[in-house]
Amino acid sequence: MSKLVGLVGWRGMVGSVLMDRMTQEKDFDLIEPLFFSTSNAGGKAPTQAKNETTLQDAFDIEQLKRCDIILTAQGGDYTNEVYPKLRAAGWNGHWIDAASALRMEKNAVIVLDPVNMPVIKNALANGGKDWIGGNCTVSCMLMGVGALYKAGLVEWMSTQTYQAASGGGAQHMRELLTQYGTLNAEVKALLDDPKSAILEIDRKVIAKQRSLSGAETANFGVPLGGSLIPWIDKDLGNGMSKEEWKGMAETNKILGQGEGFNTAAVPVDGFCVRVGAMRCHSQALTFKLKKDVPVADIEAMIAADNEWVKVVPNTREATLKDLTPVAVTGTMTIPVGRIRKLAMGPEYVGAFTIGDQLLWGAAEPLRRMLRILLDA
Ligand SMILES: NC(=O)C1=CN([C@@H]2O[C@H](COP(=O)(O)OP(=O)(O)OC[C@H]3O[C@@H](n4cnc5c(N)ncnc54)[C@H](OP(=O)(O)O)[C@@H]3O)[C@@H](O)[C@H]2O)C=CC1
Ligand SMILES: N[C@@H](CC(=O)OP(=O)(O)O)C(=O)O
Repeated sequence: MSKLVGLVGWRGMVGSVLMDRMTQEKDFDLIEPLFFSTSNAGGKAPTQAKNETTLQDAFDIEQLKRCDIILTAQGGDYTNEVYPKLRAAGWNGHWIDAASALRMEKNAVIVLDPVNMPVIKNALANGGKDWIGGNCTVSCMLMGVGALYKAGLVEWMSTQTYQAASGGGAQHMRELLTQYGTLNAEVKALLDDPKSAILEIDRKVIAKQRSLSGAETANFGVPLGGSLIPWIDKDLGNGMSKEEWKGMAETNKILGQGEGFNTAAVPVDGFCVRVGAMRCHSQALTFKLKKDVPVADIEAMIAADNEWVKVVPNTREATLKDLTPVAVTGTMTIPVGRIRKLAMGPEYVGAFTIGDQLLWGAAEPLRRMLRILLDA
């Protein structure tokens, strides 16, 4: 008999990408889905529903308890409210979650199976039940350069990120586009006149950016269109943003090393920056390797690691064609390019990688974890 899989958060942005991927991969053929809602219990479930076509109340513990597996992309507040009650009520099913709330819990595994299948298998064998998607930036990075970690080659890594508006949610994407529109409208007449002075355009743009209304910057707090914001997530009070903290904590937890594991953590640090891209997170990486490895060998290792990673030759032409958010958006491909030795010495290697943060950064690892559980 098919497993009863509860789906929560399926109509949100991450949830919609997840539903699309599950439909494409025919996951619904393998399960009996039970759709939940926090706002429309009793409403009509989406077309993927089979026998149970009415939306259930996502806060109803008795309904949730019926599920063998619950897959949620509803967010951390929902997880914090419902998960403890559900476990306290004796539910022993599998919980798959896009939110960060449970990620660093001792019994939770951060799932990214092309990178950490052994960690997942080991947890499954030991009765693991909590499977949490990783931070989008970390997951996309490891899909690209996980090979170097698996080979034990990384002494440390520094990452400088260029994170898309989508990481903040749907409203942030709208806000970015609204700002671009406002700025364009402000100088449209001057732009249409090829003889107009660029410094006049620039003056008007910065004046407009500085005078945007509170409503036009409600989500990011300051203008992002035509600017950037070098702080993502909470202020940890030690000079670090929470997004930057996740880089080291989650990379090592995904790989099964560091605290609670037998192998030492690899230092990962750098700056996380919000830029005006829509839904792809990009990262410039600096590695200190434990030894001098030829670039060709590094490229070969990365290329052979999984079926989605693609090494982009380190040329201007290939970079412009394949190594931009515009090229990557909506695809499962994780390009890694700009791979070269750095001036600091032969063990220092640079690379640049991009991933669609709603696919490999959010929905896909969860979808694949569901398949792993169905196959187990
Ligand atoms: N955005 C991102 O990049 C990432 C997000 N995540 C995690 O996933 C969680 C969900 O994120 P995200 O998908 O961006 O959140 P959304 O705000 O898009 O969706 C969350 C929920 O909001 C409710 N909702 C209210 N109004 C609408 C509407 N007009 N359209 C769609 N849904 C609506 C829905 O619940 P209901 O149907 O019950 O009313 C929906 O499930 C995050 O909180 C985070 O924990 C993880 C990785 C990346
Ligand atoms: N913080 C990420 C998005 C996200 O949801 O991250 P997390 O899953 O770690 O909370 C960003 O803003 O780009």
